[in-house]
Amino acid sequence: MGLGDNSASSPFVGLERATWARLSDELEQPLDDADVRRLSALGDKLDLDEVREVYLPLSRLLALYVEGTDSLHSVTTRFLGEHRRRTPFVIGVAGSVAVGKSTTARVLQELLRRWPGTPKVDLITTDGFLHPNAELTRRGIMDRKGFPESYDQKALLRFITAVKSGASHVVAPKYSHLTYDILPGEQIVVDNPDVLIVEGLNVLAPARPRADGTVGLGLSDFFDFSIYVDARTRDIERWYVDRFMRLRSGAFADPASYFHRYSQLGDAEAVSTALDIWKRINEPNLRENVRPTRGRAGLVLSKDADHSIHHMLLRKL
Ligand SMILES: Nc1ncnc2c1ncn2[C@@H]1O[C@H](COP(=O)(O)OP(=O)(O)O)[C@@H](O)[C@H]1O
Ligand SMILES: CC(C)(COP(=O)(O)O)[C@@H](O)C(=O)NCCC(=O)O
Repeated sequence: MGLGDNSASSPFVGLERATWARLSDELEQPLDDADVRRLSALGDKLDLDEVREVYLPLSRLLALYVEGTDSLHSVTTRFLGEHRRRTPFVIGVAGSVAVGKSTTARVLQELLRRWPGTPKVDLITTDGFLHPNAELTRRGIMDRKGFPESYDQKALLRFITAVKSGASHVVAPKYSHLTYDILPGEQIVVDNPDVLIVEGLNVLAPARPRADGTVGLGLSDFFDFSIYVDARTRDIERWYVDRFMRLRSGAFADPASYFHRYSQLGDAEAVSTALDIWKRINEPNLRENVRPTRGRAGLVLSKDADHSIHHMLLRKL
């Protein structure tokens, strides 16, 4: 599906990277090489140019959107005659497994923290709301991890409702890529930040219809802004396989890793194992559930084969 580009009939404004970069070329680069190394996830390409040309303008736009929301909040409280803090500005970051969402989310968190209006920026990933492996096994959907039915949607909705009600000390469960399961008893606390980034495959999915056909609220109904990280499927597949190969000699080598058995595989077997997981689980999920939500985003960031972002689509307001 094309989303259109700069035509009167498209709901998006399309910008090439160079044009986008000029939108804040007077701003100073706030990060250094060490920050970039710390923020980029395994296999993702991130460099100082990418931060300056792509993420810095984006952080400015988001800081302006937060200011706009502050103004709306002020007029609303004045209208209601009450004094209440603004609820956290929630940004959803969606996209395929292995597309690099976590790098995008972490860079934005770091940059937004440096804007005066948003010093406190929290980040959560939706994997914490996956059903534990025991429950996925009981339901016979262990090979559907990441599909909408693998999440505890009610808990996710309760979480975001509490955050957007202005509640303090809202807790989210934690997932471990090492054990490939929910970490029992561990949680992340979200305590009224200025901004909350919610990163996950399916964060833009609309609510699923109930048995009686009615449709309630979905996670994305609570977003103030959302970003879809996009790339060609064949590039993401390659990134997935490359990452699997690196994990084989890294994280998988830990005997506690769920994938420890894969650390013993030879190169050819490791590639075919990664491709099998990709083809059976992640690629169908991308095709059936994740990419169809792309047009719901406020901003689509499109990546080239080398992971660099080359094009942006910003929703018209
Ligand atoms: N099996 C694994 N073991 C350790 N880390 C992993 C594993 N799978 C993914 N990761 C890490 O988890 C993070 C999220 O990965 P993923 O859900 O594929 O999203 P994305 O690549 O879009 O950030 C990445 O930092 C990735 O490197
Ligand atoms: C944990 C994930 C579902 C991602 O969850 P998210 O935080 O995007 O909700 C994904 O990284 C994953 O493990 N998928 C299962 C198939 C695989 O092992 O690649």
